[in-house]
Amino acid sequence: MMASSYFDSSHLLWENPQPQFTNVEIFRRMVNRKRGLNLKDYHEFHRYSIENYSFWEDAWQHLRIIYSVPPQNVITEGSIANVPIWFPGARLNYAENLLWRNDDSIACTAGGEPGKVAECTFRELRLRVQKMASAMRANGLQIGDRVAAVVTNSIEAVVLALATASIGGIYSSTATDMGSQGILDRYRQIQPKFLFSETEVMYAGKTVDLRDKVAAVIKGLQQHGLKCTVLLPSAITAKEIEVGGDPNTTTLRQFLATGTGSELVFEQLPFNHPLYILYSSGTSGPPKCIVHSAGGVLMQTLKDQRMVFDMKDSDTLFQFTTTGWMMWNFMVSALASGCRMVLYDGSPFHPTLEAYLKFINDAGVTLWGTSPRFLAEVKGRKITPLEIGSFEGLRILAVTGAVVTPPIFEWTQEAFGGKFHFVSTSGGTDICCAFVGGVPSLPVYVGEIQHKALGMAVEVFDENGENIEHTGQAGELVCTRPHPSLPVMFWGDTPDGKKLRDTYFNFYPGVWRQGDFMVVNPKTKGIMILGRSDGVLNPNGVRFGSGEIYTVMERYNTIIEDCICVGQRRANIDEHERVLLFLKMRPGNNFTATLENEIRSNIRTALSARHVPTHIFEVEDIPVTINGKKIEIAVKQIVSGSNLKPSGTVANPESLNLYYKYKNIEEIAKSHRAEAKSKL
Ligand SMILES: CC(=O)CC(=O)O
Repeated sequence: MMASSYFDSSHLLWENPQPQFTNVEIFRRMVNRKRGLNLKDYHEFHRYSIENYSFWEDAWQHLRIIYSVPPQNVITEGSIANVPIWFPGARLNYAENLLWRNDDSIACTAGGEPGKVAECTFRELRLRVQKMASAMRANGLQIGDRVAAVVTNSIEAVVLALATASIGGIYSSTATDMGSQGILDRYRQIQPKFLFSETEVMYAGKTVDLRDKVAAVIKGLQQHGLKCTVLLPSAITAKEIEVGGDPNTTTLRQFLATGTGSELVFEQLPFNHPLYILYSSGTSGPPKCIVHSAGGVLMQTLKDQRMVFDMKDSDTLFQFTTTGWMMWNFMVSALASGCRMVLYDGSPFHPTLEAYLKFINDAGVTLWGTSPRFLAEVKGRKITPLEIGSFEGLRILAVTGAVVTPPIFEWTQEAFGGKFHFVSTSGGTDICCAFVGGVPSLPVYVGEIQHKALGMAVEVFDENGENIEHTGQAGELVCTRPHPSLPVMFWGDTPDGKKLRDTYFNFYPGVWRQGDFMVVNPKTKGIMILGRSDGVLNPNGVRFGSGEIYTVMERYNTIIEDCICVGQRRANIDEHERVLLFLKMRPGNNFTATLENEIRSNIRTALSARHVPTHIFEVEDIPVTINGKKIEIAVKQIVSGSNLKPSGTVANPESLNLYYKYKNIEEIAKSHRAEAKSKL
């Protein structure tokens, strides 16, 4: 696709009336003073940040990292593919950086489907972490031991993560809706010493009994190093619930009673010491266990929160996430800014979407993180947020996790009152931060992520490894220089880190390939992420992202609930790839030949004749991950003739079965045409 087609007209959405007061501008001026530089704007600041490792020293100072031993240096020699050591010699603790605030302001508000359920001050949070850490130590947790959790997004989950981090353990969590197989696929690999699990939760108004699942997980981990399981009381009634079959299982109350009341000690550890294990989506293979360092997560999440979200200690952050998505780990760092967090567990649609929006408004949220899918749903249901609340305090509305289409930019800005900064970011589990995102001091243009994040040497490569960014053509998102939150390793990898290198550095030797398809506007430097690059559509040699089709489909979102667009190319059958578009209609709406023709015509006009899908079909369901991401790769493989065993990451695994019949596309298309004719 030619450059002009992506960015025909850059349409201004929002501009900061006082950019000079943003954290990012204050940081830029500090660097200018300290280094005797004259970096005039964000563009120059970004260039400095990727050309000089001293930027990270500046960030260390500006972010006020708490440490006991200062680093000798910023980074050891080494290429990006050899996972260099950041800040050698430094000693610090992640939890200490988050728990410095010890007063009676509210640190966490936990809400759920019944509304506000619990609150906890900074002082209380620290006390709870102290008690938990004391019990963990009493039960033998040591530096480097893994603590696994199957937990809701609750204050207890924050306590568990911080208590583990205070000791130097490695924390890993999954959401309670993950199946036992999915949990075991992850936790068997990392061999946790302790398992913490919910026993009963609420979702969509229903009580979910987790006892069988917990029993299966305990059984599956017994041969894999598990020493002790701690059962959390019911998240609904707070009653203790038993799960039989294992003598090493205890209740939270009993576990905490084993603590000695010892002081909260923050083990002083190297910057690269592991903090979290996160997982690749594992939709087409076993999930990879991505180990992130305490220092890397701390610096990168703080940098993004302060520079992108412009976070201050007076802010209230609400990030909609489960404990199984990296946005949960990202969110927790907000405590380091002295910020209040609103933790929500449950369905945003129960009892009603309106009640959920009212909860956000009433909680006084100033920084709200959600998904484009959620906003599309509010729009599709024709809900008017300003009739529910004024959203007056909202300063930032940030979205991530999927392609954000221009209509969503425009609708959101207007629907929530127009004053806030709409931030679209993209990064991933692999780095636990953003590659590209918002810049509060720069204007926002419709459909564009504003810029590359500070310190992130993001470029756009073609298939031959040439940088094609200046051409305005789409290509692979790559990162050419190290940054502090590169994974320190994959758990269980060979000692030379082969699996990690093969995953990120094989395609372009020595360069990180993220697997996203992106394009940069040469005029504004704004960015569009067009979808996953392994899902790139390539009919007749024209490469484009599914996100471009989704943008056109956005205009139908009051009648079409969701859609998925994939390429099909069957081995030994098809010479070229064809594009298939699957639609899930909203209840009460029919997929007719007229609608199909209209969609084709709109795609042709908005994009080009070559973008028009070869076939459009109605399906009953669209496969998504537990984190709500469309699973294009699995559908692409299925319609191209592969058999897939759905992993525990797929929220609706049975939906994948709906796509096998499209291997026989000729027959399906014939009957589809006959059906359409009969409806005319
Ligand atoms: C920051 C992100 O981009 C989150 C994600 O990968 O889902």
